[in-house]
Amino acid sequence: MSDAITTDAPLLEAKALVKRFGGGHSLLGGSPLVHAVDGVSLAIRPGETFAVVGESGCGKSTLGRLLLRLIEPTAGDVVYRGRSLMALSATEMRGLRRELQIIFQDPYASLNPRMTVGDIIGEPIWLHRLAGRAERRERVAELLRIVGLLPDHAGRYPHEFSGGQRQRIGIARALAGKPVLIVGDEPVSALDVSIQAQVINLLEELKERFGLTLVIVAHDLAVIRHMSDRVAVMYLGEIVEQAPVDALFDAPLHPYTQALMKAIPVPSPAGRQAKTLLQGDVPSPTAPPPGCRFHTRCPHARPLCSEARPPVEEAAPGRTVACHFWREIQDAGSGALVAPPTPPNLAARLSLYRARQKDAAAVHP
Ligand SMILES: Nc1ncnc2c1ncn2[C@@H]1O[C@H](COP(=O)(O)OP(=O)(O)OP(=O)(O)O)[C@@H](O)[C@H]1O
Repeated sequence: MSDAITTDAPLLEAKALVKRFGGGHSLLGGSPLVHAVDGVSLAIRPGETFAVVGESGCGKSTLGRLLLRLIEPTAGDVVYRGRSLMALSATEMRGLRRELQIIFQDPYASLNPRMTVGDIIGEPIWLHRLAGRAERRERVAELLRIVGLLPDHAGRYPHEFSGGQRQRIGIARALAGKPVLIVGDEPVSALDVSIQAQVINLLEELKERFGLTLVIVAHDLAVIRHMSDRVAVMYLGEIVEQAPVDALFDAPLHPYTQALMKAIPVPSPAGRQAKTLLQGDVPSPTAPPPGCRFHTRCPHARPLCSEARPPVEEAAPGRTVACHFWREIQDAGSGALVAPPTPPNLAARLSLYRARQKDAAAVHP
């Protein structure tokens, strides 16, 4: 569906992106300045699934929106196929919109309840003048089939569908403009676990079928591990580590990534889920700690950590880490203390639900 991309040059790059919210003043007082994203740089390659992971409030969704220029950055740039999105006029940006799509966490909130499913899916086709009325109807029917729904559903309204089906409608809408890149902002976290597997399956199939590039914003490490090729770990608006998915899960380098991995529930011999939680709360993004933002919760923190922001270092080809003492931590063997994560057996669930996927078309009346 998307144009074939054969080059290894990045498809989309974030360059020192910064986004701050608030900080304004009024007669009733001011709103505190929120440091949502602070100096994020990354490069997404064509055809890959790139994941952004971190705890709630770390800036993942804001970063996802910045990457598509759905919101304007305070500073920094986003480069798509070698062109700065920030330098584009509103008209040029509108032309690019169909290539850069987003799927939201809450499919119910993101679908207009007063529009039929056919109009919701057909709107991008109409907006981008991709087809006339009759052809648009055919295209909507085809998209409904592609996402596992029925052409007849075009005349129904979002409330007539289950959560998983509504997410399929959101995906069909994202596909309607023949996108190149789709950002999935927690695309399955609002769904039941069984339905999550179906939607993940669908996204993976569509990615292969249409040569899409995916950016998945999520907090669920099992989903991340299953779906992604490379992962960026965010903490309080900054990326602390970037790595290919297997390398990250086999040997996390940053103390925060190590702590996140430890927080994955692992089956214990007693059959209960053992879980090590990160100590303390995430500091407020209105007053991020100086130096390394993780130092207030880091078991390895030393005086330098509260004084100087750690540089982003290349730990291995394609692997970066931002921690003053990451080498010492590995040498001291504390990396080895991190139990290899055993994510819930998503793969088994996926194959089970793959077999049942045909049933997904049996839509609730
Ligand atoms: N429009 C906004 N105005 C003010 N603050 C905002 C706005 N959008 C996000 N924020 C704040 O920016 C910070 C990062 O939010 P963001 O939603 O990007 O985090 P997140 O990692 O996606 O979290 P979650 O998974 O809970 O959505 C939070 O403190 C949030 O309250």
